[in-house]
Amino acid sequence: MELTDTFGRTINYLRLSVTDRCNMRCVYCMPADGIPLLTHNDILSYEELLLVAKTAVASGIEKIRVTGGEPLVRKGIVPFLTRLAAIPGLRQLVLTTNGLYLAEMAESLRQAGVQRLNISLDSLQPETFAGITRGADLHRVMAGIAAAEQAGFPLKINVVVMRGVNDGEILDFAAMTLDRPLTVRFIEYMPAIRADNWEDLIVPGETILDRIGNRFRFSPMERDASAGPARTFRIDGAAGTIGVITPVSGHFCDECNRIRVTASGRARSCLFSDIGYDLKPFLAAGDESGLAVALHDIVARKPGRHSLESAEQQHTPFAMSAIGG
Ligand SMILES: Nc1nc2c(ncn2[C@@H]2O[C@H](COP(=O)(O)OP(=O)(O)OP(=O)(O)O)[C@@H](O)[C@H]2O)c(=O)[nH]1
Ligand SMILES: C[S@@+](CC[C@H](N)C(=O)[O-])C[C@H]1O[C@@H](n2cnc3c(N)ncnc32)[C@H](O)[C@@H]1O
Ligand code: SF4
Ligand code: SF4
Repeated sequence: MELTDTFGRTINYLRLSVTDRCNMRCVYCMPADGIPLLTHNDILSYEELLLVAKTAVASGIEKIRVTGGEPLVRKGIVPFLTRLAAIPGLRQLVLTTNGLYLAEMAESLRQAGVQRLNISLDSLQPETFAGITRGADLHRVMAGIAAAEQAGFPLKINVVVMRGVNDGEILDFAAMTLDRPLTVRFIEYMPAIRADNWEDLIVPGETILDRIGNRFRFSPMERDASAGPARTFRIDGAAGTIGVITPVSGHFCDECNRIRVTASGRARSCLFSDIGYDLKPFLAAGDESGLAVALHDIVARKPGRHSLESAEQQHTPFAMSAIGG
């Protein structure tokens, strides 16, 4: 079975958020005083999340990315991932994490059947890192990355670039790929919470590439299925690759292949659209066919693209941690 939207895009990727809680408070993701958190009753149980995943796979989803909040803070996540990985027809199980718990958990995630990890890391300087994350310890994340490499995971490092905050480190991040087979992806800051100065914070993908080009020679990689929303390049002779994700300056909506389900059981058609569908009534009734209809409906109502540039059609500000990025 295949899920196709009204713009002819095949939807085969589900971003499944398992919690809205997090052990960091990144400045670009949530307000300083955090967000109102879901109660235990509001959050989908693992059984419910599995039912969503099974129904989605039966409807045409081939790749599930587990996200959050921070997915590794939820108790029982490893046995849940083991069950998720066993869903017949699921081709890829991948996870996005801030890396704080990876030193302890990387090996068991590998055993559970997670195939790839994307790790968020916005600075290589302990003080800047603590500033961006509002207090997290860079050394723990670096130890987590080392453990994930040791466990044999293919890794992508996600760097949200912010002018005047961490854009001075672009070359240091690019240099990480010289002798390590990982991918570093530079992401344009997205105005999810609509901070007052959001436009000033954005460093366009082209500027990022220009700065790297002033120091290194690099060439584009052929696009492959694992590139996701990134354009990827390799610095001459490097072991790894670099990428840019440009949701704001050069949106990739034409190739969008994804839907989202939040930890509270809301299916979302697009990161920047308020169109959603509450899946909880179907989950409470164990109604698989109703759930399948709801997923088809959310695909059918998927907008062609975001309207971040439009002054009239502004999204309701949201914390990325409540959706999963
Ligand atoms: N605007 C927009 N941004 C997205 C979308 N999907 C992911 N992102 C952003 O891209 C960055 C990287 O997201 P990841 O969680 O690593 O997922 P991914 O890029 O799909 O991962 P791959 O499967 O490895 O390509 C984050 O900042 C996300 O918020 C999307 O559909 N639209
Ligand atoms: C919401 S987090 C959830 C997973 C995990 N806690 C983490 O940080 O990797 C998923 C992704 O969204 C990205 N993200 C959050 N807010 C963003 C923003 N305003 N602009 C760009 N990316 C953002 C993060 O950098 C991360 O890569
Ligand atoms: S980006 Fe990830 S690690 Fe940072 S606050 Fe948001 S959910 Fe937490
Ligand atoms: S902004 Fe919406 S349509 Fe565009 S890539 Fe993201 S989820 Fe897809």
